[in-house]
Amino acid sequence: MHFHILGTGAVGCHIACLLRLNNHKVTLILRSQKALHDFKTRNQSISLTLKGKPLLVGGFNSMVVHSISSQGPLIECLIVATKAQSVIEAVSPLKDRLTRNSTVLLLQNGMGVVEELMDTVWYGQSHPCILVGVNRHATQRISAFKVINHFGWVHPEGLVVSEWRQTGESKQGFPVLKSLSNIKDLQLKIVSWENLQNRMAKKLVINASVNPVATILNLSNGEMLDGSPYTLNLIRELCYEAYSVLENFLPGETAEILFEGVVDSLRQSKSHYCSMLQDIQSERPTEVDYINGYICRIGKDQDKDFKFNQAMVDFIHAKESGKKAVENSK
Ligand SMILES: NC(=O)C1=CN([C@@H]2O[C@H](COP(=O)(O)OP(=O)(O)OC[C@H]3O[C@@H](n4cnc5c(N)ncnc54)[C@H](OP(=O)(O)O)[C@@H]3O)[C@@H](O)[C@H]2O)C=CC1
Ligand SMILES: CC(C)(CO)C(=O)C(=O)O
Repeated sequence: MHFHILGTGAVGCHIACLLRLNNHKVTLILRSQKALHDFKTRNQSISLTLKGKPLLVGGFNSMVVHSISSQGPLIECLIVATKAQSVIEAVSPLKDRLTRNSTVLLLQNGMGVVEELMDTVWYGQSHPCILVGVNRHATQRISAFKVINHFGWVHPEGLVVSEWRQTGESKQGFPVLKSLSNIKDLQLKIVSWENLQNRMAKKLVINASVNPVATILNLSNGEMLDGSPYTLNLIRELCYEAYSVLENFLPGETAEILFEGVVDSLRQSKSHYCSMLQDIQSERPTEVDYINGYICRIGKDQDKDFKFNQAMVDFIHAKESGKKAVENSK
């Protein structure tokens, strides 16, 4: 099968390598001419550390997103591995190459991405088969086209996927799902849309509770766990508020059980600096609007309290613009 990968950071490079190692044809869709130049100077190869072993994976095709002509051949399967806030901008130029016979797999953290994409790009029109995944593979980008996969290949549910709004089995997405399930290191699990939403909501509660607090305090997950009780109090408030807003997606859960899950995830990732903090440190925009921001939007619709999550959205945006504001005032 021919896969196109849009977004060649940590997740995109990891999945591109696994596909090549399993003999699929893979085309990387790069963001800029500079990225294409960098990729060519590395002989179009990606360095992936998998299970502690360094690998150099080659044999990719590559192209730049804005040079893609609408007249080219159809894209069979597009894997979207950009950050949540870049999905629409990145997918839109490819629309004419994606028909109802194509499959698109979205791998973003947070919630609301698929709805925003469908409302903006394919509103009221025939659209490709849309698959959505919850990705548990923790991958770190060391530099361009050099990534380390820290975790995921032994997890029985490394990548959990469902077809968007599909109640039964995905028929149209079947060939893609079959190819992905043959990749042992991916640990694919296929679930119903309802089940996937439940998993996304649980992950969202963890990210909404942990990420902004770690980012504001500039702490690793372990430093938060073993640090001041005030930090854990704040994390608990965020978790309880997130649960009260997302309750409909979380049948059978309680706020206390979810909080234990949050603490557990801190314990499992003690040396990890969360993705939001890494984005701020690298001066990239964060995904806060799809994490705490999503909780605020649902909270508003349901007339529920969301003040802690709103405060986190405001803090993180203030941090994102902080450097620019100081530079502009000079
Ligand atoms: N890393 C991880 O372990 C996990 C990440 N996730 C989620 O997966 C998603 C991707 O994360 P991650 O790989 O870490 O992010 P990265 O920032 O490492 O990669 C994003 C990539 O998208 C590219 N990009 C941005 N805008 C465009 C555009 N308009 N057109 C084409 N390419 C574009 C970026 O280009 P450039 O190189 O120029 O920045 C970059 O290569 C996020 O939603 C994240 O939350 C989920 C689970 C685990
Ligand atoms: C590890 C975890 C759950 C929180 O830090 C995460 O998903 C992230 O860094 O975004």
